[in-house]
Amino acid sequence: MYTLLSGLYKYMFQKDEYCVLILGLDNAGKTTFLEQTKTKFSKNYKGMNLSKITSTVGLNIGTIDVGKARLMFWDLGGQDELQSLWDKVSSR
Ligand SMILES: Nc1nc2c(ncn2[C@@H]2O[C@H](COP(=O)(O)OP(=O)(O)OP(=O)(O)O)[C@@H](O)[C@H]2O)c(=O)[nH]1
Ligand SMILES: [Mg+2]
Repeated sequence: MYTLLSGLYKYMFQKDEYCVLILGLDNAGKTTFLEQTKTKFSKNYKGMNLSKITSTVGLNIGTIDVGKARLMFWDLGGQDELQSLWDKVSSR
């Protein structure tokens, strides 16, 4: 019975989670893309002023829900010195 109920609960409420890596050279527009996507798909998210976006040091993580899927975007900084991180993150 427990298995049946927990299965039903999962079916109805649990979302499939996907990780999406956004990679590209610096100034390609990755963070701008992520901000625009969050603004479009998250109801309560107002979005930051796009002109205030500065070059990413490290990474930004943004989560949006689309239907039954939850997308977790990883926006990695594209500067030369940060590209060594790409390997480490993508191998996880
Ligand atoms: N014309 C134009 N400019 C854009 C577009 N997308 C982003 N930009 C501009 O490009 C510049 C860099 O954008 P970012 O989103 O910070 O680029 P990034 O890829 O995150 O850069 P890093 O964080 O350094 O890796 C900003 O001045 C943006 O306003 C676009 O679609 N068209
Ligand atoms: Mg960025």
